Amino acid sequence: MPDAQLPLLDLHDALTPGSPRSAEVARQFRAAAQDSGFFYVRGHGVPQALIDAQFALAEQLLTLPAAVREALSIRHSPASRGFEALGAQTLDASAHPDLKESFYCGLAYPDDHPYVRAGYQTYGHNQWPAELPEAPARCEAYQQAMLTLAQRLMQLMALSLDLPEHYFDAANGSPMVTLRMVRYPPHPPGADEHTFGAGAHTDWGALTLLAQDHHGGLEVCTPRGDWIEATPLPGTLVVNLGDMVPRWTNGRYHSNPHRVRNRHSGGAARYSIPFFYEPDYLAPITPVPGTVAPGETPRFEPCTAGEHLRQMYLKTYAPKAAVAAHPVAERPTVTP
Ligand SMILES: O=C(O)CCC(=O)C(=O)O
Ligand SMILES: [Fe+2]
Repeated sequence: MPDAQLPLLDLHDALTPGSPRSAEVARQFRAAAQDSGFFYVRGHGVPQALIDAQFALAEQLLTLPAAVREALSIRHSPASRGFEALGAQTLDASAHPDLKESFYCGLAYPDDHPYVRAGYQTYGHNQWPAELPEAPARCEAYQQAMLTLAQRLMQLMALSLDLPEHYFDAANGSPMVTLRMVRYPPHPPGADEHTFGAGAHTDWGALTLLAQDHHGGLEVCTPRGDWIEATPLPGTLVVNLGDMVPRWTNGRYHSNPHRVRNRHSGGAARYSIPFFYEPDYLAPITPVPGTVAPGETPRFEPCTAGEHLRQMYLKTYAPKAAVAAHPVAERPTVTP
């Protein structure tokens, strides 16, 4: 295995409540969360065949004819689902537009689900290309498998904070979930230092579970300010904490910037599949017990998960930070 600089958590014997290695894994979770907020997981329970099939689908989707992708652009979707073109997003406002293309989808909540009826962000409809009839069921299966893992990681996070294992379960009623499939063309030779596949950004939600192909290119900023490569390790996923987690832990756990440059692929495209997990729209995000010392003022206002997202969206309207700084599915569903 190549050298890895980020911690590696083996979830073997820690995948179910009460399982024997849970406390040990929770300790490793805490150490990683208090540092860069990034770590690998292996023994994660998501079958490799499911991940491989999802990469095959990602390639099929993102190499459909341009006219098909344009017809299903996220610009035509109130829920920002569908295709996003090369250069359409600039994750780092001080850099060039991102050299990546994406396809976005989410969980298939029924039309009569109260959140769909209420028009809450992230609970809208998917857009699917007729050319790939298997895509909806495949993506739903992949998301359900990742959701199971995300829920377990939330339980391990609870243990890591010395909370009951099921502390965050209540926040998981109708979770906000976004699946993104990304294709990065090779990094242009001679590109300047402001050129990225994905510019530096933090994720906004709770947990991101990232499957990446074998090319590498994801870089993570440590609390010391240096950038380290999240080298692909076979059989692992990369997990990172989003901005909701510092809010939940009064800053004890970190969500750190990361970026992508497809520089090591020998001219091939790089594919990655981030799965963004966020709790129920109405879940309260308040500092968990033990994270605010007596007499200390909490660093963040209490809010719901939906409000947290709205505040993040508003940032994109702020004059300087018209940053479009986050995954598009986390941007306002109404484009300014
Ligand atoms: O492609 C990757 O490795 C990371 C993608 C990412 O950071 C994102 O979509 O938020
Ligand atoms: Fe990200």
